[in-house]
Amino acid sequence: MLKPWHISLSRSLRPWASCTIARGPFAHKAFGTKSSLQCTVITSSSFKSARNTVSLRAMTTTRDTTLQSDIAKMKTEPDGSFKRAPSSYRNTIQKGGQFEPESDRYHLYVSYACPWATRTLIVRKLKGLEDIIPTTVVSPHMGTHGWPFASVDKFPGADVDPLYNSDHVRDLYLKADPDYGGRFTVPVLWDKKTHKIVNNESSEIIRIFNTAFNDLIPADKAGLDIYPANLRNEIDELNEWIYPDINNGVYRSGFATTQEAYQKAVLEVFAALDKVEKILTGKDYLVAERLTEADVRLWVTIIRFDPVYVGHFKCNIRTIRDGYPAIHSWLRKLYWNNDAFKSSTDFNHIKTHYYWSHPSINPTRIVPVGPIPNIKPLDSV
Ligand SMILES: N[C@@H](CCC(=O)N[C@@H](CS)C(=O)NCC(=O)O)C(=O)O
Repeated sequence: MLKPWHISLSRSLRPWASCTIARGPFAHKAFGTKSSLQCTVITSSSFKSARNTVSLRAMTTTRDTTLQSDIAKMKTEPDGSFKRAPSSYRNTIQKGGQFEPESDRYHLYVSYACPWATRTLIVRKLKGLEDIIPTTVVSPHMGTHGWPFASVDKFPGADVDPLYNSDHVRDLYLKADPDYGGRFTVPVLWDKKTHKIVNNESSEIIRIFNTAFNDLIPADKAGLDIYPANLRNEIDELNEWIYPDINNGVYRSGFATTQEAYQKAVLEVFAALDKVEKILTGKDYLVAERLTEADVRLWVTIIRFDPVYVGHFKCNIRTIRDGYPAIHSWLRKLYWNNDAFKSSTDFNHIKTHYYWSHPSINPTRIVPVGPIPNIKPLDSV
């Protein structure tokens, strides 16, 4: 008995679906690419007939799959709310472990557009790891095949993949594991020695960067600790609500597909921002009087707020610049006074990515001109 599925190549559909579609000769011909995930899949209990069906369907389903893939990517729950899938690779780097701290063994693939990837860029720079861990930046046009490298999309500031000349980030995931069934996300911390992914979860990558390479960097950089033992409880407590209510809250607002789900999410975003405003009033940092990972984790969302989330994700109850003076001051001080923040920010990548890559929200793909400027100077009110 055949059963229709909406494809997002979830774990439940692999390995046969990913194998057939990623490599099948019919899928090749149908889409003219190495891989194609956007089609309706018919499954049956028999492995063989499922394979054949998938290949044939791949040939005949719609060619303009962008909208479909966009919706499939931003999977919502039956009540219209958005849930983010968990990251797949969660290894660490440590002496005596599978992945040892070594110079030029690891490579960081990022997008300037992505807040999670930007966390890793900021901490890499704060810790002075630029020579130890080189980076590659993808194009912000996250399309049918995910994040492209400059070899297939020459966007200013995007790089080619220096290791494998991959077309897309997904090629890296499939190189590391041909049966990979998860999402093809950035950031990716890649091991050049084993050709494997060490970790693709930004909150863990920044903790790896915070300590793992301390023996290989100058003492002042090694001494910088953004997750100090005596402040961990306080940092963890903040992370616990800032992540769901703000970092991911803006996505829950933007990707909601019902009025109720949107309203719930957007009100939670602003209630949490109100709380942050109180914490930052009269202070330069969230925790104690020093920079911690709590600042880094929140900052990547706030820097995108006025340029993108207010419009694209409908988080428009207030702007940061007009509605939250303490957050606005904290945002600008970190941007203008600390190059780790400024150098990790590219507003062209940020705005182009969001407005271009989610046609279910912005079908025309027009990128708004404002706000002008994207970030105000330090001395403005
Ligand atoms: N939990 C991950 C989330 C990473 C993530 O969702 N990255 C987005 C870009 S902002 C992505 O690459 N999405 C591609 C996709 O889901 O297909 C982290 O914090 O590292």
